[in-house]
Amino acid sequence: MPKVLVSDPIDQVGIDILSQVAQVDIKTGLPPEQLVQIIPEYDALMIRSGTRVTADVIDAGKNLKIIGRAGVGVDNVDVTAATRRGIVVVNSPEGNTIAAAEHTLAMMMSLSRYIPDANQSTKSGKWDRKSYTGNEVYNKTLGVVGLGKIGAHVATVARAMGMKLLAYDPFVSVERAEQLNCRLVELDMLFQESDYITLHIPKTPETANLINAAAIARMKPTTRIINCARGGIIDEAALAAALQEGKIAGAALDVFGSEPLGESPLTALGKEIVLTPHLGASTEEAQVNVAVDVAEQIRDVLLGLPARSAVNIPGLRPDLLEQLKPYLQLAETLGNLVGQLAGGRIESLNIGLQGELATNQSQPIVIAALKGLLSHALQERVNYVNASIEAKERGIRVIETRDASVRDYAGSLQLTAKGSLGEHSVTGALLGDNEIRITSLNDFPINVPPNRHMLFTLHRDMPGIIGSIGSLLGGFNVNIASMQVGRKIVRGDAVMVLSIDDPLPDNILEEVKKVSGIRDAYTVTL
Ligand SMILES: NC(=O)c1ccc[n+]([C@@H]2O[C@H](COP(=O)([O-])OP(=O)(O)OC[C@H]3O[C@@H](n4cnc5c(N)ncnc54)[C@H](O)[C@@H]3O)[C@@H](O)[C@H]2O)c1
Ligand SMILES: O=C(O)[C@H](O)COP(=O)(O)O
Repeated sequence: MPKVLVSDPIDQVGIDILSQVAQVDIKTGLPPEQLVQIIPEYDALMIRSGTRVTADVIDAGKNLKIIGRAGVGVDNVDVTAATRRGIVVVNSPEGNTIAAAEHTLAMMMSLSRYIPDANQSTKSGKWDRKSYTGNEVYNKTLGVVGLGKIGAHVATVARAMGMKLLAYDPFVSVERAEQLNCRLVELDMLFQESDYITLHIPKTPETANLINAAAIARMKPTTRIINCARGGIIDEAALAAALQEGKIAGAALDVFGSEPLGESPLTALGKEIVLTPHLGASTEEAQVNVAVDVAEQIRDVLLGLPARSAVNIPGLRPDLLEQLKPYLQLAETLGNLVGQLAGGRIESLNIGLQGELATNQSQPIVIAALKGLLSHALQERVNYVNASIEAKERGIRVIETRDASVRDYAGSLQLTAKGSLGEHSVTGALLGDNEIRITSLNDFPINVPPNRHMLFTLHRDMPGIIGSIGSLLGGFNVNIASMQVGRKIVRGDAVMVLSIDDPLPDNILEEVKKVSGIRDAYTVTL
């Protein structure tokens, strides 16, 4: 039974799903060195933001197949290292959207009405009404930085509260912004005009310290900033100084450059700052959503099925994935076949997408073909996650061509590989029941299903050659399951495809090549 390590607090519903297919060990709060020590025994790791999955952890995780992040941000995972090792990284892109958006709105209101400090004061026995006169958000301008899933929900609710909306997001269309009643503006204008600024962007090299002393200097003294996105987007020292000097009116932060927060100039400030310990996703509802979402993906991957929200393989809608699955199998089989025909040291792979395949998203097909191409050399070390990197590192040139007019089958795929044994080409298609057929070899028409062991010959079309090969193999006790010949013209060049029950030893292959009329012969194991 596979083993899953759960190293952050995850809702029980997720543990129950994992337990259907795996032994689940829950060990939270592990020091990094202990995680490195125990990770080799696990097939999967399930985390939230508390566990740092460094390159050291990934290198030590010899059996790791999947890292599941029960939440959105994967900035605590070295995704590049995982990809290189062929480990799929999945998350739950939408499971905690509402929770994070509602926390943002709660932070905005808390800040405006000084609720945390007023609560503290009242609990201490005081009745201080004078110190906590706040502001209304009605008719104020909210600047939304990042109009993705959370930013959009914040904007929708803020609009219902009567706020005017500005947004900055270079990847969002004007139409989408208008749909959300937001005016798309440049960052500088958003800083200058907003009464409230809320951040909903990932932390990237471009967004690190986006809110720094220079940015704050452009804001109004009445501006309040809310960050429920990621620590490090705000320069915390500059923010603390600005609040102390009254350059802006307030800030509410749920996330920090370093977590747990520990010593910080922010904690010494008064009612103008509201701090929470990364609680954006901490609702019962969100925790059930993300636990189910990610546990199901870990379960599926451990069962050999694809994950629906992998961050390091091209995303595909589940319905599209279902539709493409037989073609992925076709691409992998043809890749494996043409890779062996072309020999080692593949220089290039030409992927010809024909018929309905020419109009589909091609990236998964390309990856499947590369996985097949490299599988003979790399065996189980190559998978959908690392096939592209492995091909790139081997200098394999990938060329994609499309021809929707080829209509012999609904969709067909032609792979042409150039390697140490020359250039070879195979075409394949799916029959009605999704059965794979190899429909041409080096442009010679054939119609054979793939078989575990196969022998291909290139020969001259002449009487007696089929009999010679048959008796030669019979003499060596090689059992032929099926045989087919393909030719373009009578007595010209031809190909022969034999499905055989056992692998053909090299010495017999050499005998095949010596048969009169045979130009070349190849064996493959699929
Ligand atoms: N506090 C929490 O507990 C909590 C919970 C969930 C998500 N988050 C964080 O909230 C953030 C937003 O999450 P989401 O689900 O809305 O993500 P999302 O991917 O749906 O939206 C992010 C948006 O940011 C935009 N963006 C990217 N780079 C930008 C840049 N340089 N300038 C402006 N816009 C940029 C993108 O175009 C996108 O629209 C993430 O950082 C996520 O990790 C925090
Ligand atoms: O990216 C996220 O999903 C949030 O930051 C939530 O993090 P958490 O799962 O550690 O609460």
